[in-house]
Amino acid sequence: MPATFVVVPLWQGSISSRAMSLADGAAAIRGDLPSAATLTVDVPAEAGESLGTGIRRYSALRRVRERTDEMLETAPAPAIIIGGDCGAALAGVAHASRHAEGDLAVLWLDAHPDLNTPDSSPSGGFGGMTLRHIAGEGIDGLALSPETRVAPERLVLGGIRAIDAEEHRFIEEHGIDVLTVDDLADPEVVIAAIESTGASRVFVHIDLDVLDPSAMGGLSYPMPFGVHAPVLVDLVKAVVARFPLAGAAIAGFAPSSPESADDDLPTILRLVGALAGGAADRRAGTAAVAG
Ligand SMILES: NC(=[NH2+])NCCC[C@H](N)C(=O)O
Repeated sequence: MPATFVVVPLWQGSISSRAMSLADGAAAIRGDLPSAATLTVDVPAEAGESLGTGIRRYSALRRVRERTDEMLETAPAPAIIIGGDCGAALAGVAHASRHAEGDLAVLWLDAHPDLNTPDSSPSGGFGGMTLRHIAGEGIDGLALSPETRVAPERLVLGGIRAIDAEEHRFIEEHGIDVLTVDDLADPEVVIAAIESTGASRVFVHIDLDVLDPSAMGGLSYPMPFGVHAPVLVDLVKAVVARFPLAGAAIAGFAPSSPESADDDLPTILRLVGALAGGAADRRAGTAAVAG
């Protein structure tokens, strides 16, 4: 049985001038997914209001969260979320956590930790606060509930290259493992970090800006010295061979034009295949082999 894909063309969590190209990116990926296994969340066209939360476009983000929750309610695990901005991962982690009954680690592969609070955020963009809300801190309607939140000690960050002051403080306070781009080349290092959380299942989040900008043109926050695409594909294969995949998200695809989307899609589809292949192998009852 193939994985279920849930396309969330969310852009309201990004404050980039290219935010709306995140919706185009989601649509471009969707065009290559098996339609019978793919659901799409209806994202409102309007930007939305912060309503005093400190999160720009909060009202739209909350509506999309609710719609994604509804769509996931009857979906089997694992669901693979296709963003959109990183905020699209939120409902996916809640769904995975519910199915895993809390026995869940989150591997956050991203150039940014996304651990800001509404107070500490330099931008007000929810994308940069997503993981903090997954840990259960933040604004009502977005922060995960006590039943589904993932404790900071169960977060493993990888490929991070731009950390804000409050994010640094939170990482230090909780002793969160932050793996470098070089670490990601050795799947055993990553697997050991996930094992040390004590959880037996994993949610894999990939913000495409974890990749080196030479590997991907359609990024709204290109950040030098990232991971190379074949290394990331091999890592994902190894991780899903070791841990049952509870869910996943791919976020941050912001192509500047349909033509440039075509250049990046093969890489994105290899990552989708690495995630979905692990899910399918598990369901068939065979242990997937990394490689
Ligand atoms: N998922 C993202 N787009 N992260 C970018 C975050 C940038 C910056 N740290 C912020 O909070 O605004």
